[in-house]
Amino acid sequence: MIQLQALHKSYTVDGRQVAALKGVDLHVRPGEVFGVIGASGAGKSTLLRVINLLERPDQGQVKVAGQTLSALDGAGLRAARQRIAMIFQHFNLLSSRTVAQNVAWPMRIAGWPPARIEARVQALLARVGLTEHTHKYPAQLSGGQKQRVGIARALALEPQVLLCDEATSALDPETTRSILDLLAEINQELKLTIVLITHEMDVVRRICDRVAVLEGGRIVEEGPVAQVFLHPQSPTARRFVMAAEHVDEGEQRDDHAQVQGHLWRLTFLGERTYEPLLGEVARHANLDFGILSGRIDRIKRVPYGQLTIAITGGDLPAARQLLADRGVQVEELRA
Ligand SMILES: Nc1ncnc2c1ncn2[C@@H]1O[C@H](COP(=O)(O)OP(=O)(O)OP(=O)(O)O)[C@@H](O)[C@H]1O
Repeated sequence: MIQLQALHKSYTVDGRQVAALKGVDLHVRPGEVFGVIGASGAGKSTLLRVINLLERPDQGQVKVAGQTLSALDGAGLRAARQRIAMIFQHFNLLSSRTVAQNVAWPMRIAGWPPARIEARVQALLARVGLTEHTHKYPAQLSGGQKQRVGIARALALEPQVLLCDEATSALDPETTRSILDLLAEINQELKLTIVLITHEMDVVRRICDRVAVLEGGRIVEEGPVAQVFLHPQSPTARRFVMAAEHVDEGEQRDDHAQVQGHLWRLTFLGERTYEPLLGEVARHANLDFGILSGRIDRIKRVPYGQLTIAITGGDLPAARQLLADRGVQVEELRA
């Protein structure tokens, strides 16, 4: 659905060139939710805005739904942009227009007849749960409600791609969850391809299928969310995961230094997460273990668990074999 090839983009600041993207390649598949995570200044907004050519790349190619946008100008680009909608961190609503008028806006610009606009506005507001707020102004809405207006407006022209620019960063955790759930439902119902940028791994974990980690204008890691979240390879990805898990790497190292034995990290994925396996392993391999840290949660809809355990005594190869037979991944943190 989206193919970015060898993208470079620099800005001129005080006569100096600042490189924001330094050769980015990215493929987003139809119907997937793709996350781009990175720290402030990594180039996320630039990357997102290059997809609909709000920023024109200095070099490289942007293809959306088979069409090379970077080769278009004027009317061609305007037509192509109708298939790529966007929602924003600060919602970007027209404050002097009602909820209904905000949602109607892209359809008015596109020249739709009023009756068709009205029917579509009603359907969209019902879909995002805002029917009773139809005639309010943005200032009378909560942040979550404003973002729902932004989503309804973005869906107006039936786009193929939705770009989300830190769409939940201004919202509290509960509202964030409800907006992410709404985006996930829309992705499923409409088979809409979603690209979202964020600096929070929890956002990625909740709704993305795949993720790219951006640092200094380059993609340093990319893959399915389960892979990047459970086994981050780059220091940057590891930092984001640790921040999401509220783990301090230094404190964790100190804690581990206090305990005896072998340190293993076990990763469970899918329904196996809930199986009472550890007692069985302890009996089977005649070992003792203590749990040092752990978490059971979900990546999108799939349950996962990750436990760090300290093992003393017993038959380690037998324990490893039984865990492997049950589909549990074992990483040895300390032999
Ligand atoms: N319009 C602009 N003019 C000049 N420099 C810019 C402009 N937009 C971005 N930059 C610079 O490009 C680099 C990447 O910025 P970008 O906004 O894409 O990063 P980001 O990852 O989205 O950051 P944040 O999370 O803080 O929004 C930064 O060094 C930034 O200062």
